[in-house]
Amino acid sequence: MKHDLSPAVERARDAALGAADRNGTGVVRLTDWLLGLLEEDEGKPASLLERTGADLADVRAALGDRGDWLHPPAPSEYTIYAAARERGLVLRGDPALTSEFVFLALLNADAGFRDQLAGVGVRVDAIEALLDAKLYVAAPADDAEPVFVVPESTEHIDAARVVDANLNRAREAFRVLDDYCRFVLDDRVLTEEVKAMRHDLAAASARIPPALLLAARNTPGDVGTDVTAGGEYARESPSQVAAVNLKRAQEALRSIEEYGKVFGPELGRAVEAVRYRAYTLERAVLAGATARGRLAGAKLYVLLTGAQCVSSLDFTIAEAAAGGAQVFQLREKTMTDRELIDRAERMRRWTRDAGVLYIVNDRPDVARLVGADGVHLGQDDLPVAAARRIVGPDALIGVSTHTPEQVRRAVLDGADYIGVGPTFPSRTKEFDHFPGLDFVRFVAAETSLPAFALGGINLSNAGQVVEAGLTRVAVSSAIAEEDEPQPVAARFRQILGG
Ligand SMILES: Cc1ncc(COP(=O)(O)OP(=O)(O)O)c(N)n1
Ligand SMILES: Cc1nc(C(=O)O)sc1CCOP(=O)(O)O
Ligand SMILES: [Mg+2]
Repeated sequence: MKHDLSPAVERARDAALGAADRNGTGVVRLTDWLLGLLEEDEGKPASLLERTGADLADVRAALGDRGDWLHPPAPSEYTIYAAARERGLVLRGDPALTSEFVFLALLNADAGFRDQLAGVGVRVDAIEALLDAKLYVAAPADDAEPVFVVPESTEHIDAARVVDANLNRAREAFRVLDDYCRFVLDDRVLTEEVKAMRHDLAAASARIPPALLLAARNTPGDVGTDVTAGGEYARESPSQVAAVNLKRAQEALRSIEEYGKVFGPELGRAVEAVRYRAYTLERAVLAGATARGRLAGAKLYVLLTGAQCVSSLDFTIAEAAAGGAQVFQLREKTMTDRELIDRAERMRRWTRDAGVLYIVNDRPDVARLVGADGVHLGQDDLPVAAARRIVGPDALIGVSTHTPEQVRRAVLDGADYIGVGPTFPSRTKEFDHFPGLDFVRFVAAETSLPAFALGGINLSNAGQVVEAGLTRVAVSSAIAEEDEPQPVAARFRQILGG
């Protein structure tokens, strides 16, 4: 039967028959065929090997010299061509007898021989994936447009290799961050965010056919995988591990974003969104760590409005601090700016003398002008990022929260602590809605950020807050309206666990 062979296949067959003649056995071996197909550096089989990461010289040497290898006889020409046509039809819809499909048929002809070839870097699955035209038309993911249609392009293989390597880096970094948020911080909001980012990255990268990523993978051949930077094995603390991996994730995402553009604009855009979230996560994780440190022992936080205090403000601060209050907020809602800055400056001195933290309510500008330790923001006040630009990186920023979504937002916005309330009806401020102790329970389970329950908390009900899971409270009337704030503050501290 006459086969319609391409010229390259004809040359390879003649070379194989010639080799069989020369070795005197007359038996054509798989090795003879393969060497015939790999004769030309520019040929398609040679190019397939190189593009899937094999070293052409190594493969040729192994086929020619390896005395310890089995060199099984090749199947009959009829069998080889039938297998090649079948592969061509399945992968390309074309039964033409071309060199790449004959090459594939020979690589698959004997399982033991195939294993030997794997030992010198020949990856038959990857070669098959490269020849599979279907893989180059990515299935539209959800709402995304089809990504790219390209039969064989070295550029896409190169870009896929970079994307694949960086997807692995990003996935590994996210895994480390997941462990940090879950086990070190014990923070569900952050853990969920890391999980969501991993998921969104996977969805974005699904725009590149997985088989193409696999085909492009060449770990042993990747330059630099065995190079270790000096500091690679030195980590001082879990938070440093997290910091390093946040950077690693951001760098990997940036690389995926840039090289992903080779496959169309969609992938780049989707990965860019994940990268921005990685910056937000970094701020939340790292700022949270600093805040947790500064507020570690802070249990009792006192909100003070001059007009509400039965004694003078300076007396109330000194007494409450002596009783164990550790954070004081200036909360004046009706003063002119002149009056406010004057009071804020004096309160800076009193709180410094008492050795306690000092927060200004509502006004980052005033907090900065008087050198306060931080500012407290409500849901209608400036957003965290804007306030941060005013108060600087070291100031504490607190955020009022009344719903689970506000807690999640505050954590991811980089708040340093949250107010959680209102818990009970308050003499200081009127509310029509009380998230109450259920919300306290939710916050206690959900975030590791310092969280102060507030709203109508007094010595009689503070124990319920502790039972619900929070051991920090913020109070106003319970201290401001007392003639003797010191013993009250001390009793609060006892209830809150010292
Ligand atoms: C610690 C703390 N938590 C919550 C608040 C309330 O802030 P906000 O909702 O902005 O209301 P005002 O206090 O500004 O009336 C707070 N001040 N402190
Ligand atoms: C100002 C304020 N904000 C709250 C909130 O839940 O956001 S509760 C509250 C009043 C806190 O004062 P007292 O301890 O006297 O109830
Ligand atoms: Mg406010």
